[in-house]
Formats: sequence, C-alpha cells, structure tokens
Amino acid sequence: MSEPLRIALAGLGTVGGGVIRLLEANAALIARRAGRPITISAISARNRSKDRGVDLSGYAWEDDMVILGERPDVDVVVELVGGADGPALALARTTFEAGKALVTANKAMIAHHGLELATKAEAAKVAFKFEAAVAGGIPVIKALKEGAAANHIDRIYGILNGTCNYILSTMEDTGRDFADVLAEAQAKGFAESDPSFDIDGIDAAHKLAILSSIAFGTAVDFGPVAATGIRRVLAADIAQADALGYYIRLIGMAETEFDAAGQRRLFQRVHPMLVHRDHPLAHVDGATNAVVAEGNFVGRLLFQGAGAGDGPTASAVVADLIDIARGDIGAPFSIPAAELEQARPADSGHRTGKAYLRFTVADRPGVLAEITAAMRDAGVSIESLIQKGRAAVGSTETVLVAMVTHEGPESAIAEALRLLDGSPSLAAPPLVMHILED
Ligand SMILES: NC(=O)c1ccc[n+]([C@@H]2O[C@H](COP(=O)([O-])OP(=O)(O)OC[C@H]3O[C@@H](n4cnc5c(N)ncnc54)[C@H](O)[C@@H]3O)[C@@H](O)[C@H]2O)c1
Ligand SMILES: N[C@@H](CCO)C(=O)O
Ligand code: NA
Repeated sequence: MSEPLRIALAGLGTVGGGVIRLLEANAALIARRAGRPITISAISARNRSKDRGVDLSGYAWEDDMVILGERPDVDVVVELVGGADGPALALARTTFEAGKALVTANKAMIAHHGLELATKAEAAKVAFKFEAAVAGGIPVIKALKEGAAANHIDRIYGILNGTCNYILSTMEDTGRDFADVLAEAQAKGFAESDPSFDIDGIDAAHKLAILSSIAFGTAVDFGPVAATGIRRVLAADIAQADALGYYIRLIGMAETEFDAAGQRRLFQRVHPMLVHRDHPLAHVDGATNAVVAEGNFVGRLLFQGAGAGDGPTASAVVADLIDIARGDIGAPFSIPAAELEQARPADSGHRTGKAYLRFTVADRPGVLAEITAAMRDAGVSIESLIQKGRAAVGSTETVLVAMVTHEGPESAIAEALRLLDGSPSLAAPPLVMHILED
C-alpha cells in the first residue's frame, strides 16, 4: 500500500473527537477505499489536559494550531475549531501558504472568506474541501459537484440547521418550551458555540451561501442573505399551523433570476416557513437536515440525513480526506474561483405566494377591523382568519390574531405592515411566515 496521508487536527471538540473515533474504528476500511492509510501526525486544541474519551498520547501536540500546516510530517490540515475569523482563518491561510490541503467543517469561515481561500488553494494546487460544513453528514456538496454536475440548478432549498429543526419539531411533538429544548440540543452537541447563530438563522444562512455558490456558479456572497430565525415562533403558531395543515420549519432558499436588463440576480433567504404537510420537508424531524435541488434535466432531487452531531459530521470530514488520499484536488466551488460570477442580489418584493400573519393585538373593539382594512388597502386578500387565545404583554391584555393570505406579491404584505406600523392596537411587531406548498 502507498504512503499514508498524514493529517493534523485542529480542534478536538464534538467534531474533532468524532473524527479521531471514526479514523480509529474504520481504519482498515478507510485505507482500502482511500488506497492508503490516513494517519494523524499532530493535534491542537485550547486545553491539552481535558479528558476527551480518546487516547491522544500517540499524536504530537502543538500549542499554536496556526503552525500545524508548516509541519513537514503533515499533508492535510483538518480545521474543526470554528469561527469566521481568528485562529481558524489564520490556520487556513498558513496551510495554503505552506502548500498543504485543508479540510474544514467551518461554514462561517467559508461563507465569509470562501472566495479568498479557494483562490489561495487553487494557486497552491492543493485541495480545499468542506463537505461537513453544509448539512453535516449529507453528501450534498459532492452530489452537486459530481452527481448533478451536468444540470443547471434552478433552485435549491431546504432545512439546513439541525438545532432549529430539533427545537421546532420537539416543540411540535411535546409542547415543551423553546429554552428547555434549546438546552437539550446544546447538550447533544448540535448547537454552535454561540447558539444565537443557530436560532437567528445565521448558521443556515452561512450554509445557504455556500450551497448557492456551488449550485449556481456564483461567488459566495453571505452579506445579502436575508436571515430570520425562530425566536419569535410561539407554541401558539405551531398549534395554529398544525390546525391549518402545516408544520413550521426553518427553510433556506436560493434561486437565480434575470432582471429587466437581463442581468442574473441571486435570491437567498432563510426564514421560518409553514410547510404543507404533503411536502417532504414537513416530515423532517429532530436534527435531521434535508436539501432539495432542482436541476433542469434531473428534476427534483431530495437529500436527507443527519445535519449535526459528532458521527455524521465526522463521516463527511473523513470522506473529504479519502478523496484527497485518492488524489482529488478539484475546484473547491466546482468551477475555478476566478470564473465564479459576481451576481447581484435579487429583490424579494415581486415574489408571490401565500403567507401566515400573526398579530398580537390589544383586546378591544375595532382592532380586527383596523387590521383587515390595512390588508384591503394594500391589496392583500385573506383566505382564513383566526382569533385565538388571550395573553398578557406587560400589563396589557392581548389577543393573538392569525390569518392566511391568498396567493399574492410579498410587496403587498410589506405595504400592509407599513400601514399598521406604529398602531397602538398592536402590542408586538407582527410575525410573517411565508408558505411552502410544493
Ligand atoms: N457540532 C456539529 O454538529 C457540527 C456540524 C457541522 C459543522 N460543525 C462545525 O465544526 C466546527 C467545530 O464544531 P464543534 O461542534 O466540534 O465545536 P466544539 O466547541 O465542540 O469544539 C471546538 C474545538 O476547538 C477548540 N478551540 C476553539 N477555539 C479555539 C481557539 N481560539 N484556540 C484553540 N482551540 C480552540 C476547542 O478547544 C475545541 O477543541 C465548527 O466550525 C462548527 O460550526 C459542527
Ligand atoms: N449548529 C449546526 C451544526 C451543524 O452544522 C446545526 O445545528 O445544524
Ligand atoms: Na454535507
């Protein structure tokens, strides 16, 4: 068998620990499939003495992870530290400068610096791989770059954050509180070190920006991704959606369109949606992720599997290492970085669809009429309207009013909300969730 592929591991937390366990447990199988063994030369993390449940005595320790790539006994650096900037980015840069390959699960870093890093990797003619960064164990990056490579992808969307999906589906099944379920997701190792990245939709937005680039051949552009998380979703919304035949899921969606001048524009948005119970995404529960890609010849593809956790994420990291051991360098974003298109962001106003709107209103006469008048004046047509339960907001007794609109432009809903802005009848800002039917 050929010379081993020698790796250095930076970060020994949930994913790093999983990678060590996987490389040890499946060593013989991995060596056969890779054509050579994959061995660990050196490791680094913040705390050397922490008990991680794995024997690290056979690996050289570096206090300063940034120099891992400069070691002569290392061919590939595996970065499992996290953070868009800081030591992870410094490590990525020095690794490419040293002419070594990089595997990472760090979607924040790729969303912010992917183009720069891909350019550096291509200049150094080394691999830069990040299957674990998007949808954890699901091999969706490989599927887009290889299996669906012959297609124009028209649209890509899905459930990209395991923590949010775990929270929403557990609240749905058990009626338990948001904070309580979030703590459970953190204990299971799904959440980011700052869980607001999960629940505010930022993590899903990082992943969507990466997927867009690979699907559409555009430069990774995280800045314009509109992200709304799940903080404002109430148990009452989940119950209401259920009664109407929908489940609430945090959905990331991207597609390209052409503007009046014929320029291609990129639409990217993450937000909680009401997903019709006949749609396959409605039944994706727990920390599972799912991605739908629509190709112009293959049609609709659905990828589903574990989106977070040590084992699934390690599976994706080691798959990248096996590819590198086989000699696959490839362009990180499928086409050379210099050829990625700088598509301008698309506006959402002309998009059409149905929406769920929930208002928290003062419990007094005339309030409902005020809301429906704003809808009428903005041209929003209401399909169903439900006045539900009382709740105190501060010292005010309030009522939840939910409605589902007929199909119409998003700009009309925005106009209705503008007309109601500042109204003393509203005890809290309205919540809008668009509806995914098919
Ligand atoms: N946990 C998951 O399910 C999952 C899934 C996919 C991707 N990821 C990504 O994988 C990466 C690692 O995630 P994790 O869940 O294993 O995190 P973690 O917090 O469990 O582990 C992080 C590791 O990095 C080390 N570290 C952090 N900051 C450091 C610093 N400044 N200097 C030195 N060492 C430092 C810590 O000591 C720890 O060993 C992140 O980019 C994350 O977004 C995680
Ligand atoms: N925090 C992320 C980890 C996987 O990327 C999630 O919950 O999906
Ligand atoms: Na993946």
